[in-house]
Amino acid sequence: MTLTPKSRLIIALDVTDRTEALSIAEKLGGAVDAIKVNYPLVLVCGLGIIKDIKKYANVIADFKVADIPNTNSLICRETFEAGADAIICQGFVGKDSVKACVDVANKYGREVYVVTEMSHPGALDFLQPHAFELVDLAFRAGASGIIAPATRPERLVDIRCRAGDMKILSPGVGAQGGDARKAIDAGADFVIVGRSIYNAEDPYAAAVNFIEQLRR
Ligand SMILES: O=C1C[C@H](C(=O)O)N([C@@H]2O[C@H](COP(=O)(O)O)[C@@H](O)[C@H]2O)C(=O)N1
Repeated sequence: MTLTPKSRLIIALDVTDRTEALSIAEKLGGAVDAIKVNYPLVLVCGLGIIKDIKKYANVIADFKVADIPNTNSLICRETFEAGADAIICQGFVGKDSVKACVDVANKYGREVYVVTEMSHPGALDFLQPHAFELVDLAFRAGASGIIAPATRPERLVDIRCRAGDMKILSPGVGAQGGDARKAIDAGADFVIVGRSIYNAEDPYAAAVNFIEQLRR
């Protein structure tokens, strides 16, 4: 599976109720490029939620995998066996650990996205100073793409220059202050949006509004 930009919208489904999650996935799955699940939902529902959401959309497992190579391989194997189309890992643990994720992904025909600079203020402490090295590491490891901040579009421009044609998934839109259109104009291929959609009065209308903003 290769994540291809159509709507350019990825929903971060960080709700902690199975019924709510599946209701949103059923309503929005067909309109978005992927649904990203993270620990809040998976810790409540178990890995089986991935297969349930797969009925409606591509699924990205945002587990920010950050262990030694062997453990990373085991995590990726179980995640892809559970049906995930892609997994997110941290880059700061080094190339061997990222390569372990990519090697398993290649066996399953799935994708790996590597976190470079995160979207929250704390990213300036350790990640931002090393972001370009992390982009290079992701490329050399054969990752499909990277995670880079919609909260700092000026950084997205620089990271895009460094990333070449690797895909960029950009979180931080809405609740964290980032702007969806500005992130795409700065070089992201997709934006990741959670609270501004799943906490909206009408999540479907909120998602459609973002998709309108993202139309080229
Ligand atoms: O730098 C990063 C990495 C990480 C990711 O996407 O990998 N995320 C995730 O993206 C979503 C944003 O949610 P909301 O803020 O729209 O509700 C959440 O699931 C975060 O864990 C970031 O927010 N920033």
